Amino acid sequence: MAVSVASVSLLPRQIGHDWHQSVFPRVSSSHRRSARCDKVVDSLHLRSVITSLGSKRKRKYRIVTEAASSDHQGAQVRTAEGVFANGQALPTAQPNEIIENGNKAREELESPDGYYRWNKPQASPFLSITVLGATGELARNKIFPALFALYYSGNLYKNIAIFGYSRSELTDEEFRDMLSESATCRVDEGEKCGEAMETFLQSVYFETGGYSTCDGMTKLDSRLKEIEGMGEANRIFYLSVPNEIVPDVSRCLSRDAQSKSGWTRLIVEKPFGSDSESSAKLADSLLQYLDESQIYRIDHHLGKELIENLTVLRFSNLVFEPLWTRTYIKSVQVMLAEDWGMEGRGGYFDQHGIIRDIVQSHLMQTIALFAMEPPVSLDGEDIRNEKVKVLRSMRTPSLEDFCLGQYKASISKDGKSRIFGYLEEPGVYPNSLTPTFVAGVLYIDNARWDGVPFLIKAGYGLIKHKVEIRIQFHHVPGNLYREHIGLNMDMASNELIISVQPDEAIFLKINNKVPGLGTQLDSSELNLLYRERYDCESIPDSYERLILDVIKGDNHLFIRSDELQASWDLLMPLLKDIEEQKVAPEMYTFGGRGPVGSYYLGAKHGVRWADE
Ligand SMILES: NC(=O)C1=CN([C@@H]2O[C@H](COP(=O)(O)OP(=O)(O)OC[C@H]3O[C@@H](n4cnc5c(N)ncnc54)[C@H](OP(=O)(O)O)[C@@H]3O)[C@@H](O)[C@H]2O)C=CC1
Ligand SMILES: O=C1O[C@H](COP(=O)(O)O)[C@@H](O)[C@H](O)[C@H]1O
Repeated sequence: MAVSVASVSLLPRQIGHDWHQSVFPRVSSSHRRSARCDKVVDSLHLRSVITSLGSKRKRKYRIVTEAASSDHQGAQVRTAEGVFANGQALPTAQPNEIIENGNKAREELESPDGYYRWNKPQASPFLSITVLGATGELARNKIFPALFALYYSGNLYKNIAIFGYSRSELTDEEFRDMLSESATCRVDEGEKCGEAMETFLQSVYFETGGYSTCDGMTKLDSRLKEIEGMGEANRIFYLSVPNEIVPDVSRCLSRDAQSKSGWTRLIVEKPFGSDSESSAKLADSLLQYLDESQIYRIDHHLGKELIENLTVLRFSNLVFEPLWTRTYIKSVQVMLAEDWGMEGRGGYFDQHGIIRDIVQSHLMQTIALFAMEPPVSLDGEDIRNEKVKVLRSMRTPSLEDFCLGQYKASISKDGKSRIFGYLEEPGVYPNSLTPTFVAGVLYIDNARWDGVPFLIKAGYGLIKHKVEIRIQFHHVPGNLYREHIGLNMDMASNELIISVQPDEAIFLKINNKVPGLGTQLDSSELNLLYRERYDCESIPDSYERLILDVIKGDNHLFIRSDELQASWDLLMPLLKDIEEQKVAPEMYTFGGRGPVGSYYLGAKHGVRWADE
């Protein structure tokens, strides 16, 4: 039941914890539970509820009919058009209308017949996404904007609820206001986007609760049930909280907040432990309560457009897959360079260092995807079966094949200001040996890659932000044109460059004849620069892609526990050597190209760094 009225005066008996102002007292949870069972539904009467929507930004009221037990009768709702008593519908009533500033705004679609939602199974399933640690930087800047972008592009279910959960005391409204500040329109800044934001925020709620006891999860569960109705209800929980509280949270979640009428999936953020032991402990604590198929360990790097495209490029182009072996490939470089420093993350970073922060997951996963054998299918398990084989085939890296660096202070380009060195960053131990840069060589000891160096480079405070995979091919054997190439045959070998960031692109470096009468060769590029070829606004943020994959149940870009273990096991001897031997990192200037040692390392393995 709903009414179309110019103004509403309401005699509320109670304001529920969900901020529904109920004319009749709230339905108790036992009523709710019984309302899910067809047999007792008939004994429930109606209650009228006015939900205030997005009240700070625009006043809207939704008047819907809900159920109440027969002992809650007698209150009245007065409207300009009459009085409702005991939940009796007026003849003018329309189902689930929204009344906005006195005018009918739009029809609500969920209950077209005007029935109370819990009385009927829903035609389409419900999806709730709860972000734990909702007040954190990651949630505000990445996760919620990605959820809004998915909503905007029509990729979320029709029936959704987005929940924020954390220890902070916030009302739904305060939380909506907080999100409206950070969720922006990626594609379309226009009015349509503003409207979409308003409707999105109507599906956003907040629940305050702790992480170490399960009370919060029980409360969350009952709020979710209230909103979900009685049909199929699927739940995603995004754990955007510090690592150490993940075991407690997953225990409570799995016990008290898993869906009883659909699937439940958990997204877990990195870091996944800080060594083999802590990672295995974390994995065990998750697997004690949940099935591996429910766990989505997210590495946002894998959600980047060009990383996802790696497998497409290789497996759907005849020209590449046959070349993807030691016979043709001389070396592979995988690089992730940041041009910024700690920016407030010094305390966290100093405990981890660049190998744990970037190499263990981002770079190892990229190499695994790049180097795997063709999987049986695109199914997540088939892909992960192949990735783990690569990780397990890698040779234990030795310290001599690695160069560590730490950025020192420098002067800004305009000469006017001084840029802090790593040791001056807040939260960093004064004599810290933690590396902010690493370059190293890895080998995959299998038939396809035997002897091919995989050079990795990762660092902060470098000259530019760059994420790239560069494949250098061997020289052309017996090249007829060698006399036209000059002395450096390396400069003339083919390269395939996959530029992941900042400019998405694929380049193939080839030798070409300079037009004219002579035979002069030129090293040119066939290029697929995304911003020229595609509408770059259509490139989604990696969190968007990955959250959508979770909704679809596609786990091929998420890390399975055996991959994680293999990757930690591989790196542990190196980390142990670095820490036990107290290896001093080579200092490099902030804003430069990193330590000189990395160039010697490249030369030692016959590889020319791309940025030379
Ligand atoms: N920020 C980033 O770019 C990235 C972050 N990550 C990972 O994602 C997770 C979230 O990141 P971020 O948002 O930056 O993290 P925060 O440190 O900001 O923590 C997120 C929220 O968790 C709650 N929280 C913080 N510390 C504790 C604690 N000791 N005990 C209980 N609750 C706590 C806080 O909410 P409240 O106090 O309201 O409960 C906080 O808002 C982390 O695991 C991080 O390592 C991974 C990749 C990138
Ligand atoms: O997980 C992390 O990744 C980022 C790199 O991500 P990008 O999207 O900026 O390429 C890195 O800067 C951050 O320190 C690290 O924790």
